Amino acid sequence: MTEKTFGPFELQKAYSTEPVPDDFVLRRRISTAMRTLSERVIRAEVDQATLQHWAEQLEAVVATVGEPERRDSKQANRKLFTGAATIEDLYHMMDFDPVSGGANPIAPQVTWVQEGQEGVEGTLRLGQQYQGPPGRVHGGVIAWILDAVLSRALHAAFRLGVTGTLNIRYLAGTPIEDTITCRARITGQEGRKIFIEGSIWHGDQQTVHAEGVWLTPKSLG
Ligand SMILES: CCCCCCCC/C=C\CCCCCCCC(=O)SCCNC(=O)CCNC(=O)[C@H](O)C(C)(C)COP(=O)(O)OP(=O)(O)OC[C@H]1O[C@@H](n2cnc3c(N)ncnc32)[C@H](O)[C@@H]1OP(=O)(O)O
Repeated sequence: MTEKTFGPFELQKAYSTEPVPDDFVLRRRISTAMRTLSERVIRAEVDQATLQHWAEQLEAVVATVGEPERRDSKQANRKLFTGAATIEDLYHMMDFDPVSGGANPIAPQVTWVQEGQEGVEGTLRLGQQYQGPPGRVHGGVIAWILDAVLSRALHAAFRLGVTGTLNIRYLAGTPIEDTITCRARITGQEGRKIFIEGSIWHGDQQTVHAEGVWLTPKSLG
């Protein structure tokens, strides 16, 4: 049996409907454990001996992992554009994303509740490791997440581009350790420039507004 392959317009559907490849089941488990660990060790009130024990155990894990070879991520991209990407290639493109990628240990996990031409919406919860002012999400972390959410709106409309400009207006503190909602949608286009706006909400309160310009690569525009 020949393996199923996908092109750019099938990427999102395949990523959400095809079974998770076996290695990604394990990569996700590793990342979940690492994310949980990051959150739990921050500001942990424990004694010196416990810290010493944790440090040694974690250093042993790092030594076990060593410095493995890495797969060339450009290859998967090229295959996507010729319609030859396998489900494994799709996971290599999507699952290591630094925002919401299940196999990336530093990626805040977003639950996407809406993804389409008209925009995207997701919910997430940021832990202690993302704190800036006490009880609030760090402003740089907010910019990082919104860059990804606005980019997601671009991809959900089957378009490609890089962030040219991203303006963020912090309207109110965004709480850590509580569910927040992020939204984004395309608002316009002028040639290769695509205008996107987004927001973060805590319940009914909007805490952040973002707007930016994405540039479609010259080769595609
Ligand atoms: C079919 C879809 C399927 C979906 C597939 C998804 C698969 C992907 C999966 C997973 C990947 C996830 C990836 C997430 C990515 C997240 C986002 C990022 O992090 S992107 C990285 C950060 N950004 C950069 O690194 C850009 C660096 N800058 C540049 O490369 C250039 O400066 C660039 C391209 C932005 C502009 O360069 P020029 O040479 O193209 O621009 P010129 O031709 O001079 O200008 C064209 C027009 O744009 C304006 N412009 C130029 N730069 C601008 C800027 N920075 N901001 C606003 N406008 C700008 C100019 O004023 C001009 O406008 P006038 O035509 O005159 O009206």
